Amino acid sequence: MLHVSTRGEAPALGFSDALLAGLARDGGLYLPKHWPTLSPETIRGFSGMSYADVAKAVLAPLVDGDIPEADLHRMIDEAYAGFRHPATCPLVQLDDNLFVLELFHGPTLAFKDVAMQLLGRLMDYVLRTRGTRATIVGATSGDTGSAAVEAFKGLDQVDVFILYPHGRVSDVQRRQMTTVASPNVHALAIEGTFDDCQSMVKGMFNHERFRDALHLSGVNSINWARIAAQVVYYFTAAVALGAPDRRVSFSVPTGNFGDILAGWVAKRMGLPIERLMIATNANDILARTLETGSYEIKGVKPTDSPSMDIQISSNFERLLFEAYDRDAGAVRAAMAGLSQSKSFTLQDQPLARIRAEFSATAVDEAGVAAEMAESYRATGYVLDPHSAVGTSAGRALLQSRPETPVIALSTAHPAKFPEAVERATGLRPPLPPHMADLMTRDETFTVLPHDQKTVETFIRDRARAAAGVAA
Ligand SMILES: Cc1ncc(COP(=O)(O)O)c(C=O)c1O
Ligand SMILES: N[C@@H](CCOP(=O)(O)O)C(=O)O
Repeated sequence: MLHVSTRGEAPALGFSDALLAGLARDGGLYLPKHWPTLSPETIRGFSGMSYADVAKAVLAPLVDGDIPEADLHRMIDEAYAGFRHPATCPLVQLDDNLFVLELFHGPTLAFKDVAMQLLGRLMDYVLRTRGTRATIVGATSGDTGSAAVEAFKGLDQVDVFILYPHGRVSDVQRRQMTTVASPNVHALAIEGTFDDCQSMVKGMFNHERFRDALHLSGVNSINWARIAAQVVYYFTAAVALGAPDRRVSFSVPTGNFGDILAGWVAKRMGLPIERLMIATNANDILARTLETGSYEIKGVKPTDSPSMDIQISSNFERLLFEAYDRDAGAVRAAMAGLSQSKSFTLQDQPLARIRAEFSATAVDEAGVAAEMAESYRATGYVLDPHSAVGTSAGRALLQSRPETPVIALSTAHPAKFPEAVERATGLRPPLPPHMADLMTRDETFTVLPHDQKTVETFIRDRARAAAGVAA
């Protein structure tokens, strides 16, 4: 299976090449050339299967033989063996027809582990097979970075540079990135926002000489393999509630649009999903876009769900590509508008296509706190602020469609955001035992300005030193 760029001007690549490429060379994002489908019988058969076995079945047509089956299966088994819950991603009932899909039982307590534990193994495997090294760059609002550090620490084939917004991630998130004493891991605190970090990472990929010299690779959800791995839990959750013989909807706390895009892919692969709810915090660009048809960047507001304090929602580009019937020219025009005037307007037909499958709700800070408080009061269930955005928007969806079960994705463990949880519920969630000493470990990080050249120079010097090349 080849993968094509949303901007139509980069070479089509197989799975392993797309995995290493990260961003396409034309600045676009890779997607499979065709969507494989799973039959209702196959989906029905997932009932009672382990998470890892469902992952093997869902990922097989996406990887499409590009990695030998036995190796892929081994890596999938290893990736999920380390999760702290026997179901890997368990489903919990919160209310009548409202369910929570817990995605935070991996090593760093956020949903990013589900994809990153596999991605780390896949990248290491492909690099070893080819006998090459890579420099991984990633932008994080807190969770991708910690999951990547955990997945890639100590690997010989890669140096990892994680850019995070200085002072805008939680203490737990920062410490997960800065206390891993591994020489191949570098935490860079950038004086700017997550969007600044993300645009610098994309700038590095678009800087051909830098990209080629360092064998740059990416771990953000611009990397198609990240999305592919996230498709799996939509299947396991929906099947647990009776799919394919019963339709379900999903409410997904959304920032960079990767997680919810994975839900859309599951639907394209044959999972009967009724609605996909884009649940945003006060950074409501996607909710405004669905309402008005105009994608307009405004300033980022810091919230209690900092991982979703995002305006430039990378994976929306993949949805645009599909909504425009894979017209790469239309995507290029929209993205040019975005970089020139910080906005673009969707045409009527693509907008109608998006509205036919997606709903959107923005939950403000008071709404998030009220949702955490009420959920705890009524059921004893402790939500983190990101997950509360999802359940709150899920309740809104249930009001209009009470008969269809809603699965809200719980994307982080409450202990990652103890202050916000304590303010709302009075309860301070403790870190799990494997992280009990996190707050007393020594930290190592470098503060750098929001300046492309300075950051590239830092990364180049460190990566060359690590590879034993004179700087
Ligand atoms: C805890 C948490 N929830 C939700 C999101 C939003 O996910 P996505 O960026 O895939 O939309 C993120 C990161 O973006 C996150 O870290
Ligand atoms: N919330 C994310 C932001 C980056 O998203 P990604 O899914 O594109 O890696 C984070 O925690 O870093």
